[in-house]
Amino acid sequence: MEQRIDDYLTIALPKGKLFSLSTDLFEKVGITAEHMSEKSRKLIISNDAIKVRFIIAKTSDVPTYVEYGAADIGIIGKDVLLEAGQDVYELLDLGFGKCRLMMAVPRKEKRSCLTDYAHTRVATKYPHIAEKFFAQQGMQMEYIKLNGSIELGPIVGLSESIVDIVETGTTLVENDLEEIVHIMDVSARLIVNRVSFKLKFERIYGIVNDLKRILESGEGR
Ligand SMILES: Nc1ncnc2c1ncn2[C@@H]1O[C@H](COP(=O)(O)OP(=O)(O)OP(=O)(O)O)[C@@H](O)[C@H]1O
Ligand SMILES: O=P(O)(O)OC[C@H]1O[C@H](OP(=O)(O)OP(=O)(O)O)[C@H](O)[C@@H]1O
Repeated sequence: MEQRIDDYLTIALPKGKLFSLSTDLFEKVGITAEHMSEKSRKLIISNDAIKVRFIIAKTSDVPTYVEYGAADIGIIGKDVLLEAGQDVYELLDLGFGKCRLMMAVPRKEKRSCLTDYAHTRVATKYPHIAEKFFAQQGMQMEYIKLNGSIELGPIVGLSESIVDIVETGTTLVENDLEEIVHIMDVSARLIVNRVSFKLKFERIYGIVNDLKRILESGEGR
């Protein structure tokens, strides 16, 4: 199926933690639409005056909409972007949605070194990132894909460890887990469809520059 090209700019936004941070940032560069609310069940919202269309997607689907050109640009966490491995350009680190991807283990059963976990089970939402990371450490592991409440894995005996996002650390503490390896820092990124970047270059480049200006001035935080 061919990519639909029109004179609107279609922007894919993730529901959840990054939604209002994303709409706030776009608002600062004059890209808005009426009735933008995460609670709304309207999944596509247009502003005909500035020829912009927002699509409100499930977080993990944002890179898919952008890769296939159903959206020209999108906002997504670096964690989801790397895990998806989709073919899109990453244009800008937006500096919000900051957290880190960590390996954590039950505090009371902590082993003496990382390699003691070789060939054990890891519960994670990020099996691809984790596999690549541990392979670089020369470690083979068994990855069990979960979609949420990852910290349950070691508590109920599903796995020996987890690889998951840590922000404040509260979830780890409350579940008696301890970070043992820092895998990567995460923040929200602006991504762009490859064809759109060529065909709508001036418009996208203009928005990127406006966003950069806001971020550099500190107003975007
Ligand atoms: N404390 C945090 N927990 C999870 N993600 C965070 C946190 N802080 C920042 N983020 C970033 O926000 C992004 C979106 O997180 P959110 O929890 O909304 O989505 P999700 O859990 O993947 O969505 P869904 O619940 O639909 O599966 C993450 O991919 C990550 O980049
Ligand atoms: O370090 P903290 O500030 O405690 O945040 C980390 C927690 O937040 C995320 O879960 P989320 O809220 O997305 O719920 P989920 O378990 O459904 O993924 C992540 O998966 C951790 O569980």
